[in-house]
Amino acid sequence: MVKIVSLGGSIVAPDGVDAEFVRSFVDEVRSYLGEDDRRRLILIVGGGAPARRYQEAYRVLTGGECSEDQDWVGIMATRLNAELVRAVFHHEGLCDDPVVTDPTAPEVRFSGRVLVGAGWKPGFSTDFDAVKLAERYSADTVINLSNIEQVYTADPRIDADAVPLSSISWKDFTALVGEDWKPGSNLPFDPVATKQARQLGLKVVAAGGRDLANIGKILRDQEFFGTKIGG
Ligand SMILES: Nc1ncnc2c1ncn2[C@@H]1O[C@H](COP(=O)(O)OP(=O)(O)O)[C@@H](O)[C@H]1O
Ligand SMILES: O=c1ccn([C@@H]2O[C@H](COP(=O)(O)OP(=O)(O)O)[C@@H](O)[C@H]2O)c(=O)[nH]1
Repeated sequence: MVKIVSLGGSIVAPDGVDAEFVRSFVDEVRSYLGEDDRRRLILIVGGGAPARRYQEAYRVLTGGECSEDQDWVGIMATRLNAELVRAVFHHEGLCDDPVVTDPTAPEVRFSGRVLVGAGWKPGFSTDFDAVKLAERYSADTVINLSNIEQVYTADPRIDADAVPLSSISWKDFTALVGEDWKPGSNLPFDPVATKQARQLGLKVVAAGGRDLANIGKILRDQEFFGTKIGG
């Protein structure tokens, strides 16, 4: 009973780190896990504002033509955020393993109730790392928590006419996010992860990361507010 959660950096570190959010999220997870000894969670943590800020600095300093270096800068921000989340779950007695930085590595160990993952290598976001871990642990769904409650027909921060969707097929979602990777993109699910999830026949549940009651419903397979992608 392993569930995979892609925890958007935008909710862990919207500016600096949001310790209050991390506290309430950990409480929600502890209560979910406490109801059944068989429940386990894998949390893949994104880079948030620090990733974008450092990537922006790299672009200012160099002109930013090297996409790979930009990605490496972003990856290190995901690892810092993930290390904090891992350390807090370790303190709770729920996580005994190091942060996973290669979801395909043979030596990945999952001995506790929670496993934390971070950025792996250039070319995609932590959404892709979440898809690889879903594949590895035979999960059929990735729960993608972000700073937006639903997927819209367009980016609602740019297009005032964007309409929220309760579900969308992989075909339509691919048309929405495109197929090309750009470091630091702000998208509900990245294009490379989208392609891989679509090939695997995974479902993605996209929802707001701050509504902990709603997250509790998603984890417990109850009716929730958000968007179902594919499946
Ligand atoms: N079609 C869309 N529907 C919803 N959000 C979108 C869409 N296209 C782009 N976005 C943007 O994606 C953002 C979420 O991605 P991101 O900022 O990377 O969050 P996270 O750090 O949680 O992964 C939203 O705040 C929104 O501005
Ligand atoms: O495996 C990974 C994960 C992350 N990144 C880089 O790190 C940035 C921040 O990660 P992510 O987009 O997952 O963070 P979030 O959107 O959740 O804040 C990405 O835009 C990429 O540039 C990467 O290259 N490979």
